[in-house]
Amino acid sequence: FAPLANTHHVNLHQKDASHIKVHMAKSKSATKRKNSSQSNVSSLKGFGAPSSAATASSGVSIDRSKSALAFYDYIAANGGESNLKRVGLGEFPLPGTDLNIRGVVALQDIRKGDPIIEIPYEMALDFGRQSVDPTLPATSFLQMYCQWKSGQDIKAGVATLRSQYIGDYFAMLPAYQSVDCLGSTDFFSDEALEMLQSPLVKEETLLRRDLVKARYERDIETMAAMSSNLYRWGEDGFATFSHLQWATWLITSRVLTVQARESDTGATVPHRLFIPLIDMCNHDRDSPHILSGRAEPGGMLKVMAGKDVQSGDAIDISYGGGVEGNDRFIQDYGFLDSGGSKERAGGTAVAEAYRLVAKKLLDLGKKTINSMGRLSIEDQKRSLEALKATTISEDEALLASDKVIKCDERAALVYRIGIKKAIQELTD
Ligand SMILES: C[S@@+](CC[C@H](N)C(=O)[O-])C[C@H]1O[C@@H](n2cnc3c(N)ncnc32)[C@H](O)[C@@H]1O
Repeated sequence: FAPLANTHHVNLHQKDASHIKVHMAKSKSATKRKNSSQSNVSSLKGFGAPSSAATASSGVSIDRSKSALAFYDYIAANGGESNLKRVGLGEFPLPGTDLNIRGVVALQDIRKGDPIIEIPYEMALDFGRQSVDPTLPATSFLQMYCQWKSGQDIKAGVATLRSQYIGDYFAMLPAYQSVDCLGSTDFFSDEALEMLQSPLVKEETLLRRDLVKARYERDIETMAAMSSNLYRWGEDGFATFSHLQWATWLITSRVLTVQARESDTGATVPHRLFIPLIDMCNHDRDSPHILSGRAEPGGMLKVMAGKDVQSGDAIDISYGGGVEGNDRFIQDYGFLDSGGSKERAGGTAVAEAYRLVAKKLLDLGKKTINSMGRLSIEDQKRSLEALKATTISEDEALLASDKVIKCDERAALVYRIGIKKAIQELTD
């Protein structure tokens, strides 16, 4: 296969990468469905040789829809068959809502220290070296996705198998305008952005929109005008700015950051990868499972059991290295972390994901420097000031009323209440 037709590189076969540690940056998209609408999910035995008792005992339904079965086949055909005895895709109730979320479920007991998921490096989409700009890998991804959607060969990478089957993976990704992505501030209305009472989140969101716009105009519009086959979307249309926004959200919510050693310099650099199946693990801040592996041809990217796993358990991982707060979660992943499994079991009043943001605003907790680092005094001041516009009880009354019904506005309210409660707890 030829390299991509423009300047974006997606290394589907990372020839010069050597040892890699999966660091894990985060996690991803929720295929949120109403509990009542599970038409394509049945409570059958899982793929492979699952114990039906286990799936029944946890009440998790295994996804055996046509697209899921095609995806399992894709995994098996590319060297990942052993996974299918251990795990499948399931629908889990999302705490505190009437929604379900797709995730990975164990189909058998797995001992601490054993692999839960092992994906050959060749199955990953390696978007190359990490940078702060997610729009570049998003553009590469969108090009491949458009090629697949319009029935063309994917002109990237070297593996025939992948080009034949990667659509079975793409078909499992949260679709354009699906409910999953709409939770991200990228898709918030101006009113909802204001309601966050968080000038820094609002400014970063607007900056990202500008980045997407500039990237769209520079790389997609011009390329689409030059070649009618690039970025084709639908019968006679082309990918729009809004499609690139969706692709950018897929990047920020799904890539795993994997350390790669460059063969020429020997330097270790972070790469961004989509790793099928591993990218379907949801977030649990308290998950002990460990991501590791090699990003070299023949290597495996793995989720290793950090504790004994029982058949029927959700296989979650901790996004953001455990140091990111809900300011990142609402922007990058489109959900609010209301507490890890241990936190919830312990009945904590304020989730750690809010506390982390509050500590940043109050300039506490300097030991846990996260991706935003320390804030300037000015940014701290204006952030704290903005939150004073309303009190916690006013916000809670508003949330309980039927005055705010739009999802983005409700999420903004929940976010600001969480931050205010965390600030209150830390300053009392
Ligand atoms: C890497 S994907 C994980 C798999 C995803 N659920 C799927 O079906 O493709 C990350 C996305 O999953 C969803 N997600 C993951 N963990 C979640 C959680 N604890 N609560 C709510 N949504 C979550 C969010 O939409 C997030 O952007």
